[in-house]
Amino acid sequence: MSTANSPESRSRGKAPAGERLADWADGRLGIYSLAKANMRKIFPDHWSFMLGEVCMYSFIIIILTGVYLTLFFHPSMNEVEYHGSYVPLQGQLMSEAFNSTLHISFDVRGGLLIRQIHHWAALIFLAGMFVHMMRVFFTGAFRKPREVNWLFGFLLFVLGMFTGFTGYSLPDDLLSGTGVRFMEGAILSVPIVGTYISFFLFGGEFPGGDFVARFYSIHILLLPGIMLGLMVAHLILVFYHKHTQFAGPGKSNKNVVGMPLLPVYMAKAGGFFFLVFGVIAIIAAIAQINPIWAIGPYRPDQVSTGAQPDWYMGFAEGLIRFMPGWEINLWGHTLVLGVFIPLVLFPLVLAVIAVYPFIEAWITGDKREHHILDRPRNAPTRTAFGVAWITIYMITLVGGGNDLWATHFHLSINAVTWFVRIGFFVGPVIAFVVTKRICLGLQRRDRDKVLHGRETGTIKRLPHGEFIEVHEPLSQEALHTLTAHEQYQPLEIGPTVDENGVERKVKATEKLRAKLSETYFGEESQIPKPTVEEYKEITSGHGHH
Ligand code: HEM
Ligand code: HEM
Repeated sequence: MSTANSPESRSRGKAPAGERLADWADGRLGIYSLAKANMRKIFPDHWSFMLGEVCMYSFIIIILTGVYLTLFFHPSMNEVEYHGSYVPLQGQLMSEAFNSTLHISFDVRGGLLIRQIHHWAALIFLAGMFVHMMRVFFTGAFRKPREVNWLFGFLLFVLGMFTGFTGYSLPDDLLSGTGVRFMEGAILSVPIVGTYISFFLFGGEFPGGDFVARFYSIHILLLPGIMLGLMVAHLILVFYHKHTQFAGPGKSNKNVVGMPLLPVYMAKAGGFFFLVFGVIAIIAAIAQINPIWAIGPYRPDQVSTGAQPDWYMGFAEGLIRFMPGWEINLWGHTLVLGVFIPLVLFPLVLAVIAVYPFIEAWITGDKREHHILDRPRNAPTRTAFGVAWITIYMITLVGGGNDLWATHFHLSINAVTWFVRIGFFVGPVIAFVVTKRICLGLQRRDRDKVLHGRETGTIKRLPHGEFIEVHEPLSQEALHTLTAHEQYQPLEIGPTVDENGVERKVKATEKLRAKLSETYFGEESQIPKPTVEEYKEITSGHGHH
């Protein structure tokens, strides 16, 4: 019997085209085992898990629109005379970069819309990352094994800020030129090497004729290239670690409860991409952004008075605006502390955020993996730190727009600046204390709910005349969810005298760790969750209501 007539090969010959194609690909790429292992991967569901997706989709939209812009944008500072269709600027001298951005806005079909989508998507991308980062922070999703993924994400956030900055500097308009001038000033304030760095970056004296071309390759190639690599690594790690989930019945650190990637999440994700694209496109179609023709081309002898950075850079500008203009003059050199201190603070604030997961792991000393998320209230000190940090961010953002606050609300700019100066120190402390108290209050409420049930609002009168409110016991699911969190005990400094009576020296780090641990998990920082005994005693007792 020839092989061509074997039943096996006959049925193969009849296989549908899709299956044959899949077989072909499997023979070369091994897709069956890959798909088998991954396509049914389970993802838990919670609305906040879509924030990472918003980042991903807006990034894709940025790349798509960015590629379109590169077709028409000329990254050159050569001076040209404007002869496009925007009449008020006819005959004006400007750089080719500015000229081509006007061309994109007025003469390229769909150009203005694409430009606006690119800019709006950038704003939403950074806002998305900010909120996604908050979600990860407040739920403790950065704990082992996700610390490295937190660092990848953090790098994406920082690189995103700089990609945005280089992007809005490209059109070479008066507003962005003022921003670049600001950056040059900051670089110049660095002692010893500042001037050299500035000359290196701008190819000589500011602004020179090179920076747009240089920013261009950084903006469209270098930074997005690194970001794309990081994003892929970030997503691979999300896949590899499996997604975290909130506590609930049947959920543990060892399983994932949810829906499979195919078909449920693929369909959801596909639809969600178009939703994000649609919303950004609508915003870009109706809300004007960066009308460079109204601001005009950059001229080093002019400064735009309405200079405002994009929102994610506002805090850096704020740091400089509210800092007193201190200077030290020594041996003919000037150290501009008014600019240099903010320049040092900027990376410091960011660095603390980057290493936070490692700090917390050191304080708890916990080496286990965590796949169940915390409710923010159950980690009051962490939540309070997070809110304090956002408060600093928001206050410096107000500082970055001190002129706008003054003009819009008819305030004195000095009053706004002083508010920011004081608020920078006092605001986070107040935010920390208030947040911690709110978290503890919520923990008390959870405890009450578990022990006494939910208040129904129904008032009953007992035979002896007493009025009581009827409490409804919680379901087993709710009881589980409210008591599933673990509570750490503060670390103590071990015995300082060994069995032979020899005193050992307690290291400063050990003391610090014990103190921080007390701040995180001491009596003042968490309400003990109800124990089974307490629950049984109350629910079986007489007169329970
Ligand atoms: C380009 C920017 C980013 C993209 C495209 C992105 C994408 C995602 C996606 C799709 C997920 C899974 C769904 C979710 O939990 O939302 C995720 C999870 C995660 N992201 Fe991001 N992210 C970005 C930036 C960041 C930033 C700025 C941080 C923090 C600094 C971060 C830290 C994390 C962590 C720790 C997880 C795992 C969370 C978990 O399993 O619960 N990501 N990211
Ligand atoms: C995270 C990534 C990115 C961010 C945050 C970002 C942000 C921006 C912003 C805010 C502008 C100013 C737009 C305006 O004129 O109002 C801009 C301009 C520009 N971007 Fe991007 N961009 C990113 C990636 C890319 C990529 C990947 C490309 C190309 C492949 C690109 C190409 C351009 C071009 C050509 C311009 C100048 C044209 C113009 O200003 O309209 N961008 N970008």
